Amino acid sequence: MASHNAGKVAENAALLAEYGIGIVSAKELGLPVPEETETSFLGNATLKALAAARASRLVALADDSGFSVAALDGAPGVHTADWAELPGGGRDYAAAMAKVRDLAAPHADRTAWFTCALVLAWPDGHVEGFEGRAMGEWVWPPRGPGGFGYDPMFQPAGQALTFAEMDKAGKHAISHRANAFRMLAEACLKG
Ligand SMILES: O=P(O)(O)OP(=O)(O)OP(=O)(O)OC[C@H]1O[C@@H](n2cnc3c(O)ncnc32)[C@H](O)[C@@H]1O
Ligand SMILES: [Mg+2]
Repeated sequence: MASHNAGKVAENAALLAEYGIGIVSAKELGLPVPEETETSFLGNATLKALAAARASRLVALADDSGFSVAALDGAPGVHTADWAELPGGGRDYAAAMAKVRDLAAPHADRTAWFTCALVLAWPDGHVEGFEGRAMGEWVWPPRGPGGFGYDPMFQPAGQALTFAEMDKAGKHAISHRANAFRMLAEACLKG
């Protein structure tokens, strides 16, 4: 699993476990964190998956994801992690969510969504990529102790709870990650 984000690794591990597939994370293997230089989720996921597959000689799954606000033209988007980055290293998601709220609050449109690009890469350079979304609204104040990242400020369409208020199964039933994973499973894991 070509990711250094514990929340993502746990969610993808749970999705893969349904197919009897175990994972070892890039962090556990001591792989470097590649620079995410592409302008799309699929581009960055491809770069991360290929780097891990080539370094580990194993099939690697990368997950590039992010939060988008319609009134901010899709920002923070591929820069979602950067908005949480602290100057001295580490991340502050409470501050990142407050920044999104401050910029978005003047706009009446509360539409927001998560995107997840999943890319499988083989050591020989073959790649397969899939993208999923979860549509909804941003809410303030943030609510819920679960999930990770920006989950407390996202309420999926038609739901009363934020992602952070749902249990794991509730988020998996409708998440951007599970939607992308369903396509990946259909194409690469079944049969
Ligand atoms: O690149 P890797 O090592 O996988 O880990 P990362 O945390 O840097 O991941 P990204 O570059 O893809 O940035 C994604 C950002 O979006 C956030 N994010 C992704 N999926 C999310 C989810 O399901 N719920 C809440 N926040 C999420 C995540 O916390 C990051 O801040
Ligand atoms: Mg990253």
